[in-house]
Amino acid sequence: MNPAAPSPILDVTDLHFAHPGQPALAAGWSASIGAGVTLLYGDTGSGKSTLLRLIAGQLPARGRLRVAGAGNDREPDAYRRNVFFCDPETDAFDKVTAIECTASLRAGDAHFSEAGWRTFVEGFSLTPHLNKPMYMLSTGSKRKVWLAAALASGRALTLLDEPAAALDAASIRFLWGSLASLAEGTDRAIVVASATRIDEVPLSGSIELPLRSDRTAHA
Ligand SMILES: Nc1ncnc2c1ncn2[C@@H]1O[C@H](COP(=O)(O)OP(=O)(O)OP(=O)(O)O)[C@@H](O)[C@H]1O
Repeated sequence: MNPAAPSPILDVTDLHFAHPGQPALAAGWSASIGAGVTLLYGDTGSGKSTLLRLIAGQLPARGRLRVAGAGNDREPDAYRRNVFFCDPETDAFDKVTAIECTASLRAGDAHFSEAGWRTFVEGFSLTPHLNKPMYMLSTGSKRKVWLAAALASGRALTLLDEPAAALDAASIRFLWGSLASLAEGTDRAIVVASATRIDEVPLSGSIELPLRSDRTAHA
């Protein structure tokens, strides 16, 4: 064992999952994901969102997941506290303001960066929208609300599902610039699901769908 090698932030062991009546998305998939930005890449419908939901603990799966030492089976609360995920399809926040949505997303996030969040809010031009209910915001602005919380998160693992979708060009540039800065950090793993390659952000590794069943290290 190399004593200098950092331990992975996300460790997946022997994951099995299939939607009812569909071929298996994971059939004994194992992987280690370290700090920085990892691309989860696959065609439309290949299973990117499903895999993120599995890792977020929102779908029942067979297998073992660990984030920053907390296992989903033995310490589910600690595991969830270590993971940031906001499903872009959710309507759970429609009736609350952007500020209240952010408060929910950062609940239990002991190392959330208030100063960082303010920078992301400005960068995404969100300030005029902060006190509006989420249902009044455009799809892009809603995404920017959870993206600002995701980027400012202090959780060990951040999962982003097609983060550039529905964003204006200036916000996409800001997003890639922010992720490029975060990619240099050593204490956070950020997994970005995308159906297109991302050239703007230095990647620590990539996961390609369909998944292979041998163990792969992704950073
Ligand atoms: N709740 C569900 N029940 C049954 N099948 C589902 C469910 N959610 C997704 N699927 C199916 O699983 C497959 C993978 O879908 P998923 O949304 O994970 O892919 P994706 O790569 O994220 O696609 P996209 O790029 O279009 O978002 C698709 O065939 C989809 O129809």
